[in-house]
Amino acid sequence: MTGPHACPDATVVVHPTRQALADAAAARLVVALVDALAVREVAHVSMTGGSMGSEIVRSLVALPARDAVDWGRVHVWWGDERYLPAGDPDRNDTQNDAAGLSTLCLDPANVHRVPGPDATGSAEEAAATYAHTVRSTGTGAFDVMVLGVGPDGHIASLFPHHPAAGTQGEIAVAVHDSPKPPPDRVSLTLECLERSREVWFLVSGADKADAVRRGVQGSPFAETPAAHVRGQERTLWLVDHDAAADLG
Ligand SMILES: O=C1O[C@H](COP(=O)(O)O)[C@@H](O)[C@H](O)[C@H]1O
Repeated sequence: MTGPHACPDATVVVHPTRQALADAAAARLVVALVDALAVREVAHVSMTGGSMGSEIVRSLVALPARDAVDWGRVHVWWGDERYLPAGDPDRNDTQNDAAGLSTLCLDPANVHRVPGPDATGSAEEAAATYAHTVRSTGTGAFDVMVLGVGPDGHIASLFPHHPAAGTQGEIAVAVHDSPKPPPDRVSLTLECLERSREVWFLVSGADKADAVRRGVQGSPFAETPAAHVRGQERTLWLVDHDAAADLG
């Protein structure tokens, strides 16, 4: 976890534009969920916040093929959440809802939100509650873990050189003093992110090109957490042309 680690087992798919990337990722998600539901009673997808989180949801709800998914059997999670009250516009789940997530025919009982300060006394308590939900739902593995990547190489709320990023033996962790606002957050740990059949990094924009290069070609965990997450069956870097600029 500490040394540079190239990513020979990951597949990089480059799309011409951010819109093409979001549309292709949404179509890929529909196929992945249909396939998962063909062999299991329920499917688990973990969504992301940030710029690409809303983009993929917007593309998903605009896609006629979304109706091929039995959404009532899909569990939705988030890889991280900003520790803010329910409905706060800066929360990842609020932004996904605003992008149209709430228009899918999901069972609200299967939409697993990280509690905020309106429901818990601290980010630690929220992390413990969320971890308990992961355990009690019997989530053996997420079918798809969708992750955005920050320009600094962070994934979920696991930031470079931040002590919370290296948490071991836990499912979720409280993050304080986040370098990106808001300062208090809850994140799945690296160990938990890797309990995923497929991990998809969704990255757009020239400001992320160096993070993509480090993530794909290798970089110490402390510098680039994104370089160290693998799916059990597949790891995909789904990027646009600008984000791929430094890959050569
Ligand atoms: O704060 C966050 O940032 C990352 C990346 O966001 P982006 O806007 O740079 O794409 C995101 O993946 C994470 O869920 C979010 O909490």
